[in-house]
Amino acid sequence: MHNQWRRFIDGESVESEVTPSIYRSWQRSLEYRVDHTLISNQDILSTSRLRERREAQESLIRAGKPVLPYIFSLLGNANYTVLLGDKDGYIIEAMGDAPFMSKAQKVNLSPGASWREEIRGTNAIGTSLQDNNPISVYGWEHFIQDNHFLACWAAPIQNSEGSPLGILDISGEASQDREKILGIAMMGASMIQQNLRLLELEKQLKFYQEGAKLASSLLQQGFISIDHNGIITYINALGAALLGRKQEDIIGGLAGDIFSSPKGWMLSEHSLDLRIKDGGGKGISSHLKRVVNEEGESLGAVGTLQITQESPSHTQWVGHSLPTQQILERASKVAAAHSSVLIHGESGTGKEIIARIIHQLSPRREGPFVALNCASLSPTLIESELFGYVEGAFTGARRGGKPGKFELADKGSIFLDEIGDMPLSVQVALLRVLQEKEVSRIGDTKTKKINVRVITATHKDLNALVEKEQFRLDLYYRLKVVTLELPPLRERSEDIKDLVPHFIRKACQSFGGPIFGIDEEVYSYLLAHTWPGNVRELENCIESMIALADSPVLTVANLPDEYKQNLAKPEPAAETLLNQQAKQTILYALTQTRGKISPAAKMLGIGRNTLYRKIKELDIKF
Ligand SMILES: Nc1ncnc2c1ncn2[C@@H]1O[C@H](COP(=O)(O)OP(=O)(O)OP(=O)(O)O)[C@@H](O)[C@H]1O
Repeated sequence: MHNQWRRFIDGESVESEVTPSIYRSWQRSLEYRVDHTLISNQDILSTSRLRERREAQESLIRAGKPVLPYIFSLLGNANYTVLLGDKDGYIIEAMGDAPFMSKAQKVNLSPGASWREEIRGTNAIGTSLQDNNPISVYGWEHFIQDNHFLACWAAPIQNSEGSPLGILDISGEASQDREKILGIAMMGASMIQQNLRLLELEKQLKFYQEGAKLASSLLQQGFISIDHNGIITYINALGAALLGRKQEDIIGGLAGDIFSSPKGWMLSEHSLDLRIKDGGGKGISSHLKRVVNEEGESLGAVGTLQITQESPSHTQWVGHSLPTQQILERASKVAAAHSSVLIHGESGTGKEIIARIIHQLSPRREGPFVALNCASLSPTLIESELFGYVEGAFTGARRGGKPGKFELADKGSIFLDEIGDMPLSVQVALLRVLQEKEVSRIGDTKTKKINVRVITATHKDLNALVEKEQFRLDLYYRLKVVTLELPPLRERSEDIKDLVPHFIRKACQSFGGPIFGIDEEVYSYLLAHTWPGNVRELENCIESMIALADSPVLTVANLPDEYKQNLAKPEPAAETLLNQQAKQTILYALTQTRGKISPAAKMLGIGRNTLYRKIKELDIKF
């Protein structure tokens, strides 16, 4: 049996009787001065050095470890050990039949030992790595005599250039299926190679994904990416804020739920502008570019989200609440008639906007809309503003005279704000104009016919003023032919959710900077406030937050102090038994999936977003 090996050791020529690769290896073993009578204890790593080597080969272990049991099962789970070695021939993983493994350990065929040819002479691991080829080494083909009880098969694990990265070895007792087992070793090595490539791709993908996230977080614009199935794979914080939703609620959702043309992002154009569905962020548009592979196949789309560049108009009434709907309905009815309108509401509730809307909706929309605030003006000034004057009417009168607001508003509407502050003397003159439908400038004897609709507004109780004789009853009746009551903002706080993004846009556009987003949490504070200054106060609050903010997303930290006091943070709910159980179940799923959300959600039979929400709600740390 040992003839050829014995004869080689004795110095005879046996070249023609031995496989060439084995013969070459025997010769190398002689050159390395390997002692064929001795099991070497050289190059065996201590536990800590083995740990270091394993850490350095983390990818190889991740790729190889799952393959070992599979290979072992193909061998019928008997009398074999399956070994994973690194490119230096060190065994870093082993699994197999326990009795055989303990026999193998006696010759150091176990983790920590290097099986390089230089130390152990001809053997499957060392020789396969040396030749960079699969090989089987049977019994006396091993250079060291004590290894002659072994039959080994090994195949190198190579990188894409074909250089060895490691080795897969099967060792056992001699088998009839010499070729078949070598085939299994080769298959194992190729499975590990594929796993390594997948890990590499995963790393690259992670790099691109994380890189894109990082890049998009540096953008002063919303950023969104959508895969070829129409699933939103990412949206940056600003993008989510523009849509008024949370990042985690959007990611994983359907693009069709956000864009107004559900399949628009799939069209063949290279880039396209899409509008966002109403309710998902009003006045926001998206500019998307298709991402294609080398074959021109669509992989998805990436793009930006931004505020549609149209300046907020003075007659845009923002809000969706029921009271708002009722106001607008009434305003449109009122608009059709010619009657005078009296708008009543606390300061800052939007009385002027409603007046403008009434004008816009009326048949006079082509005519002028002229406004005058009566509160801050002296009686003489109000009079000259309202009725105008001729040259020389009083000291300081302009040369050529000046037309009054009534004249200017001819064929249109005049809006008299704070009518409750109008001095009694002017009230008389106003009443005359309303009755006679003509004005004469101060200092003039001529009159001029005018056709003007009068819209007035006040935050005061005119009835009470009439009783106190500070307001003329006859004028009051003339003005309040139709009345419109604007409820304070606290009675329609639902509008806040619409007004805030509107004011953000308005302020950002007037500052000429990027459009800001807002953290959802801010709303809980805004909704808890009673807004004595109504919409104007809200507008000022947002404007000051933007002016002082140093990042483009407004957070609670940016809120002026007076708005922070209203909301006492809710006490954390006592942990119920039910919550504890839910927490444990979720934690279990997360440990099973090594913290991966999607598979954990699948395991629990719930959606990704629900799982995210639960993790947050139950404060699960993993
Ligand atoms: N529904 C609304 N949508 C958009 N902006 C609004 C709305 N309501 C009020 N505003 C804004 O709030 C501010 C105050 O509104 P407005 O001047 O119309 O209130 P007002 O009731 O006339 O106030 P005051 O009684 O103090 O004159 C304005 O800048 C206006 O643009």
